[in-house]
Amino acid sequence: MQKNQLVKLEITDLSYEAMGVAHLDGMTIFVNNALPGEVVEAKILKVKKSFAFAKIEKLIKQSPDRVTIKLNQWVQTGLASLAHIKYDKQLDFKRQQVINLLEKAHLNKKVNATVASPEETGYRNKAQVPVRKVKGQLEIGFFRKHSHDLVPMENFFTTDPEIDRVLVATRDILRKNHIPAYDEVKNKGEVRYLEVRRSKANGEMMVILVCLHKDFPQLAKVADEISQISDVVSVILNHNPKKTNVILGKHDYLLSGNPQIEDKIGDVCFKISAQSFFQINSLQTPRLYNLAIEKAGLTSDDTVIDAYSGIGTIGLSVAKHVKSVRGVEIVKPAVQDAKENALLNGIENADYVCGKAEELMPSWVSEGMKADVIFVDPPRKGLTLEFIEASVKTNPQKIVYISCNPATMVRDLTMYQDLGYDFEEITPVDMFPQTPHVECVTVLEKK
Ligand SMILES: C[S@@+](CC[C@H](N)C(=O)[O-])C[C@H]1O[C@@H](n2cnc3c(N)ncnc32)[C@H](O)[C@@H]1O
Repeated sequence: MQKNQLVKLEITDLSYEAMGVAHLDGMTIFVNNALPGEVVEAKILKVKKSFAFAKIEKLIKQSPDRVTIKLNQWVQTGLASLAHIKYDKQLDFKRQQVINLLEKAHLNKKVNATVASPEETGYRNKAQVPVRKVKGQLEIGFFRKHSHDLVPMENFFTTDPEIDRVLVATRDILRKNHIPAYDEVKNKGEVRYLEVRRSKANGEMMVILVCLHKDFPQLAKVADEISQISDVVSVILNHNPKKTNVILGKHDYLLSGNPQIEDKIGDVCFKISAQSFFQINSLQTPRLYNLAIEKAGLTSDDTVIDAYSGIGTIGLSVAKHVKSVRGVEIVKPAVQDAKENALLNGIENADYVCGKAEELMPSWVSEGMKADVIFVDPPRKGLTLEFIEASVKTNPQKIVYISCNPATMVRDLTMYQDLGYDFEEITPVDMFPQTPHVECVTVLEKK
């Protein structure tokens, strides 16, 4: 098999990154944008030892699950790499990802149907888009898959259309004031990324300019013009001076308006700062938490630990169902937000502490704390062995695991099984329609 060779392929499966999978001459071939059941003429792009990548040249037989999309860029860039598949099939795909992972780990457990999102498009309450110069002009868009080539875009499809409006208006203000886009090769220019957050509850928006320098000529004028875009209540500069792929720098500077916006999950209000983690699908999040609360069978006598608590979203949603909640979170401003959010909602039975969950939980036990339930909601890399051991020593009856990465979740569940906890079922919840990302909830119980 060689680069640029044309081959006829029958697509038999979909990879976890949503690429069509075919087999030819003992090789596995990943075909961008192809669906199971399709027959394609494909051009080989890259050949490795046992696998290759290809792109469709001609669709010979089309899958009945394919839908026509307005912009090919949504799939090409990875912004929405499932957008060409019917929504109910996307839900099946996500459930199948979890089944495949359990099978690989030799675990015979039930996987429920994926809970559909109330909004299939325009659901994101936050956009973070790169700013680059393309054909002599400052553009916003998304990087082509596995590259840093910016594909200019104005319609981000999965993002709230109101956010798209503000992104485009901000881009036009930057263009009008001749602000240079960031050049990552030379590590020069000014604006690297635009981030916009929108409260679903009251429509308020925060604009964050991620910049190479913390000041530049025209900054005050630009901030003033952005603050006049309708519904923008907060303009912030995030300073990221490093040559890095990490989007945000450490320091934020308020240029205009408020340092936070306020949103709601169910009936609980949250103040959100520029760098705070906040679930991006505002309407689906309360469903995720209610499901977790229901599956955990919480009672009014329960003492709950909200490990990885962020700005308190899970703990404060759970507080009214239980005796008390103690949250632990490593990021100090997030802990401050969580405390403020408890006050904002008049919640008196939840307190928040800054530190590493795996270090603080054992010290609470030695002080006499008896936790009935631990909620964990870790980042994509999942839990550490240290955390798993500390949570088992805390000796809760139940551990509710909310995960945004089923691969690390299944790995962690097997470790819990070795330490005396087991689970019956996993429920995938679609927090990220049109993308291959899968969120899951499961409850581990002491055997
Ligand atoms: C996926 S977020 C979940 C936040 C929150 N539960 C929510 O839904 O909004 C994971 C959080 O874990 C925090 N974190 C990461 N490692 C931690 C650790 N060892 N101990 C405590 N918190 C940690 C991160 O800062 C982040 O806020």
